[in-house]
Amino acid sequence: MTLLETRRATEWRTARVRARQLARPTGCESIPLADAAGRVLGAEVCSRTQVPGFDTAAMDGYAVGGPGPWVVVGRVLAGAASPGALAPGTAVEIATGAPVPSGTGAVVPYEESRVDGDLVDASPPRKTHVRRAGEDLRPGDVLATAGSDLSAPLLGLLAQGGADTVSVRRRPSVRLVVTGDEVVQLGLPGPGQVRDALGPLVLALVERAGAARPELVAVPDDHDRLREAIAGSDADVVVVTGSSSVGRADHLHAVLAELGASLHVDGVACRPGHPQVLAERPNGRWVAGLPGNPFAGLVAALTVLVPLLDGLLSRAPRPVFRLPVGGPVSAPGSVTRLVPVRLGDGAAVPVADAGPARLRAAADADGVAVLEPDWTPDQPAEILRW
Ligand SMILES: Nc1nc2c(c(=O)[nH]1)N[C@H]1C(S)=C(S)[C@@H](COP(=O)(O)OP(=O)(O)OC[C@H]3O[C@@H](n4cnc5c(N)ncnc54)[C@H](O)[C@@H]3O)O[C@H]1N2
Ligand code: MOO
Repeated sequence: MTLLETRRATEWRTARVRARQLARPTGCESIPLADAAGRVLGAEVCSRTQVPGFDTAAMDGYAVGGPGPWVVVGRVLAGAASPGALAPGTAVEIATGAPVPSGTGAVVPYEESRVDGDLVDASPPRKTHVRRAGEDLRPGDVLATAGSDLSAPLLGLLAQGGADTVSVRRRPSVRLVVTGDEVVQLGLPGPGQVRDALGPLVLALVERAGAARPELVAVPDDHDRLREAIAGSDADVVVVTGSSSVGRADHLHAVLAELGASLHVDGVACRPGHPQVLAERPNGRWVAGLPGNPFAGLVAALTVLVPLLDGLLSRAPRPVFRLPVGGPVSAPGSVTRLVPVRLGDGAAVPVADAGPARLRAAADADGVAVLEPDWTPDQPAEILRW
């Protein structure tokens, strides 16, 4: 462990909790339900109606009144406003989703019906095949609580409950500042250069975490340019890649000090990704500093940046997911190790040859296994998926 780490490293789990807890949630906005996929609910949503809205057929066939056989007296299709009433010994042909006439004892599916002219008969029905008004939802039922992710099924449920718009958290705005004289944005790097891998990686990660599409600003290893890139942004979060360590060209700490930022996390006791920073500017906006080594940057983003965005979005805690780690991993040592893993059948299998500067293993993996200092191979490990 370097001098830098021993001086101020925060435990990995503490850093995540701190990032999430310190964030003050963004405001809420009302948007059409159709635009709300992937957003985070800002307020509880209750059903405005009962579902089903009326007693309805669950099968195509005959709605029958009293014991059979029944005389077929009509037909009711889905969308019919007033299905009428059935006298005992009568039936109507009915479609799934159509309202059943009052007096309906059951719906007999076509497959179970014997039809002879205008008479229909069947064995006594084992099920009514009628869905009763309000059996799924009642007006006022809580459909989702604030902080829920608007998943595909939840959006469908909210529509069933009559929602046209939903209150969601404003997407946090992010500026992504990619530092490095050697870092190029397009094409093949020349001598001494390297292609920017963190730009696309962080863009994907933060958008997936619910932020607005970040603005990417590339700056050289220059103190004033970095300062301007941070100070000149009013984004909720400025993410800086590179410049987080102690090299001559690493200006982030000096710039943050000049800007009067408070360092809530300055180095994390994890491998890779320890030289990471979470700072709060005097105006309440955030700076997340990620190491330039790409896999280390990814781990740091999972450590401070994603929890910070979760906090800004006031997202409900993500479910903790643990799996046994199948395969050779060495003991974690004194810091938390983040190991790329593929998720198999009930186990997480480490992907070989992960290094802080390499993305191959992470790209072949589904996420990382979190091996905390007290982890032993007989315990399941927490998994963070990309
Ligand atoms: N004396 C010490 N040196 C270093 C320490 C330390 O504790 N003491 N920590 C090492 C660790 S661990 C890491 S990680 C790096 C972090 O360095 P920085 O965040 O300051 O990043 P840079 O120095 O700018 O770059 C490191 C490395 O990554 C490449 N890089 C940078 N940006 C990108 C990008 N956008 N896409 C792809 N690759 C990128 C860069 O070319 C360097 O190779 O510090 C160690 N040193
Ligand atoms: O954070 Mo550095 O991880 O060891 O490359």
